[in-house]
Amino acid sequence: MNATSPKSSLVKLGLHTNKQKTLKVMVLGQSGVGKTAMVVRFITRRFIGEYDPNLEKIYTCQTTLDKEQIQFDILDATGQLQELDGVSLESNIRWADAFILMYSITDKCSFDECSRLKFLINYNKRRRKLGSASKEYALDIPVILVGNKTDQPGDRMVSLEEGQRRFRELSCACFHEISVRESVDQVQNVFRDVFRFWRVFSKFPKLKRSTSDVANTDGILTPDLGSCSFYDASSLGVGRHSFLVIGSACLEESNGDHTESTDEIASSSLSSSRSDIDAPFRSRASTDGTLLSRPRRWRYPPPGCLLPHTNRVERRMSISTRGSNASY
Ligand SMILES: Nc1nc2c(ncn2[C@@H]2O[C@H](COP(=O)(O)OP(=O)(O)OP(=O)(O)O)[C@@H](O)[C@H]2O)c(=O)[nH]1
Repeated sequence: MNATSPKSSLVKLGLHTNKQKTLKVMVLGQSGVGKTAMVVRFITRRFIGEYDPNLEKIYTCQTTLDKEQIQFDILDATGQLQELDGVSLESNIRWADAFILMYSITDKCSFDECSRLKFLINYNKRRRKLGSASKEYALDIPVILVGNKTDQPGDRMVSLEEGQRRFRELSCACFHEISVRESVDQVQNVFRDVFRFWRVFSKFPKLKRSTSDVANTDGILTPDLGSCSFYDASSLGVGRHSFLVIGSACLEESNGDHTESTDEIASSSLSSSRSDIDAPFRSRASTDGTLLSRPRRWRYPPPGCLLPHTNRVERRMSISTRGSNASY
């Protein structure tokens, strides 16, 4: 690498590293929504119908996204344990760098369960907000909301609009509706977004928030991705391109040309008030879809340019984490 190259400058600034990164992703959701099917689909590209619901595993795979080598450590948290074992669930949450929160569009209970799980993520990952007088907490961890089983429209119990609304209420980074059964591309788009949001969140942790509230935010449909993917963006003009909106950065992919815009784009976040935080957190976790939230405006500088991600994924190992997660 040339000493004066842009890359070397980024290395000096700590924004670029030659080391392969490891991204620890936790997949959360009620039992039966398709978590294992999605992870296995991502790693092997195949849809495998039935799995042991009691197995909790970490899958590891290496791939290249946006020209970066990345290793995914994916914890497929079994939905049954989530119901039974709150302690290991919470220590698993503390282990992860990013989350996929999954429900089935054919199961309203699984949809409502996402609110409770998001609450637990917030509780276990919250950090005191920089510069605040200890009253406010920030969540700088990407959470991607995913509605699965769109191949069953006749059984749909959660509409696209409800999913979109919930993604805003829960202040998730983005929202996808997918069918693991029908489309490997949709699954890969989910993991690609996990990576992109994580990269931005971890590179610019101090730049994420200002205090002004969010105006009305409209999700942006990204038709080129093949799935319904919404990104929180209030001030972005969109055409029929593939858009990725991360905080205030908008990267446009069009015919292989990658351009960046730094237009301000509103997003929202969830932060609990002090009195909420003082209450026992389990009593604050609800499954009725309501969470106390205060919308915020986030800011990001633009991340690196986008390239179509590669499909090359490799399953290297699979180990059970049950019972040993306190050592993460
Ligand atoms: N129709 C349809 N079925 C799916 C889809 N994804 C998964 N399934 C089915 O849903 C069932 C549950 O899938 P799993 O991957 O085991 O669900 P899980 O969320 O991992 O469940 P737990 O391991 O119990 O937490 C299986 O019968 C899958 O074949 C999908 O996209 N469409």
